[in-house]
Amino acid sequence: MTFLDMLRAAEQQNGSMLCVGLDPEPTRFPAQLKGDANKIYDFCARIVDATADLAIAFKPQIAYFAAHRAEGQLERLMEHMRRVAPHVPIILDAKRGDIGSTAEQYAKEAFDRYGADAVTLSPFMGFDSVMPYLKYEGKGAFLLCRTSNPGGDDLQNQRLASVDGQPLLYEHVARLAQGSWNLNGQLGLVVGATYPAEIERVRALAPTLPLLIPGVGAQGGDAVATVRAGWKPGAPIVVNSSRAILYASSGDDFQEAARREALRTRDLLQAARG
Ligand SMILES: O=C(O)c1cc(=O)[nH]c(=O)n1[C@@H]1O[C@H](COP(=O)(O)O)[C@@H](O)[C@H]1O
Repeated sequence: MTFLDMLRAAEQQNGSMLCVGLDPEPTRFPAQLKGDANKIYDFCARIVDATADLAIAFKPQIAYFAAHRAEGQLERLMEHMRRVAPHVPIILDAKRGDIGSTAEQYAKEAFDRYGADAVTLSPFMGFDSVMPYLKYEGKGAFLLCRTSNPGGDDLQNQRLASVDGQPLLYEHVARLAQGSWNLNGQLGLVVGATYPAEIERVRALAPTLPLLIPGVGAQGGDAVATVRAGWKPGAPIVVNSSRAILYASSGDDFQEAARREALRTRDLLQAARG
């Protein structure tokens, strides 16, 4: 089963376009776990258990594990997700981007070591930095295109005078990902929920690609506008929320609160399909 098949199946089974982002920050854990980096696995596993029937995908952000020397806990978490939610694909958010020989190691890390179904990548170093990931049959790769942060403007909104039609840089990335770079149908694009007009533009340029759309919840992106701009039948959108779900409560009821917030967001997204 390819990553895209998994996404479509999870979308159906869980009736969801919500991606639960796993960005564990021990200082924000509830009292019983607070400040303890050895509890990253326990915290995340409980979030996974609470949302396994609500998510189209899980997205662990690798920096939140590596910063605490918790890669071993990430490996255990990957196994846990496979066990309790085998139908939910896992996107390893690593935002890698390097020359081919180094990219081969990053690809091995994402797909062999962690067993992820997809990875996030920066396209800044060009096609040869993306190629090594595409050698893993059936795995997915989301290229950063129009990111959710204000500084995304600095480069992504620059016009490329040397390219036909003088597109903006993010538009060029969308065209490449929909076209010549997408050798085996493995590519998707990252577009921020904070920029619905750009989601619409990317969807027009890349009508069949899955879009990973972070920025609802803590970053204030509009969930309804996001769906209206990006969703169309057959081309999945994966709308990520991390902190708003993880830290919905700082009390002992954090699991129930995370589930409530995930359910609320999932239903809001589904309803916006009209
Ligand atoms: O690639 C990403 O996931 C990503 C791209 C982007 O443009 N903006 C963005 O916020 N992200 C990630 O999505 C998550 C957003 O987290 P919250 O703002 O807490 O929902 C973080 O893990 C970010 O690293």
